[in-house]
Amino acid sequence: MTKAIVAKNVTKKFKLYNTQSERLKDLLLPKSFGEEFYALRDVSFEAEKGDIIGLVGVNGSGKSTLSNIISGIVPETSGEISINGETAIIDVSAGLNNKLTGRENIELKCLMLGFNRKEIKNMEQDIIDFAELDKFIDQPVKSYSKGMKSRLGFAINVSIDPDILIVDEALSVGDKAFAKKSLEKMKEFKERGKTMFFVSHSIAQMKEFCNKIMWLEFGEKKAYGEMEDVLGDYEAFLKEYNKWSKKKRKAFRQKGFERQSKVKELV
Ligand SMILES: Nc1ncnc2c1ncn2[C@@H]1O[C@H](COP(=O)(O)OP(=O)(O)OP(=O)(O)O)[C@@H](O)[C@H]1O
Repeated sequence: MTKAIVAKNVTKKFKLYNTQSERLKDLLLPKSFGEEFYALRDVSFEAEKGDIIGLVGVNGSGKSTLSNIISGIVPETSGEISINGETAIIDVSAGLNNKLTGRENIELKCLMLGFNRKEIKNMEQDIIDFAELDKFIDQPVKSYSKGMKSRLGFAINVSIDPDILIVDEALSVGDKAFAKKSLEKMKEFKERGKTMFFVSHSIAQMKEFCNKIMWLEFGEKKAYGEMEDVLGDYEAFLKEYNKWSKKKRKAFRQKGFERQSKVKELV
């Protein structure tokens, strides 16, 4: 089996500041200010080429942070991740320049990936048609709705035909017809043996697509394995979690926050 990704102890720390002045002092003074916070901690896993991996976990568990590290948008603080191939992330908020028009964004992204002008011209109309943006393509992206941004992001990223595709919640903001079309495109990627990471709160979509699931909790890998096994456990957890009182859920989040704020090694 060919490894698409090997991740060893991938960790991402952020600093949390109580005030703006604390943030400034941390930037300007030699003494350290603020509190360290682990968005991801010691996450290790291997993905084979052709794996479709669903990332699950309640809000704030680290799914987007891991996606962004795999795609190279943010660097890991420590640990190692080796990626075999080109990655593209489809995220509603990441990767598009708001000041540029849709068309300029297409050109910029393709140029950055090494396509020449002629190749870009050939891809451009397909991207515009897939995104269904018509005349809006020459308007600045800042005037687009969330759904329009997501459609453009999706269309660009699938057109560049990456080896590893990361779809982060992109399907949840578009309309039903676009989500259907996008799912078809993802199926085509799957059939062609591409590796995919899929972040979605839809268990049904996870079941349809993924062969493996990674369950993250408070930035740590709670489980990783065959879809049926891990998703079954996660569904059982969610069923309980959704029954909890507000107070119990708050206590759960607080416990997680304390764990993620611990700088010393966990015992
Ligand atoms: N730039 C940042 N600075 C500080 N903390 C951050 C930053 N980005 C993410 N975090 C924190 O890291 C944790 C993980 O966030 P992340 O967005 O990866 O979670 P998620 O599982 O994708 O959540 P959701 O399901 O809500 O999208 C959260 O507690 C979040 O507040």
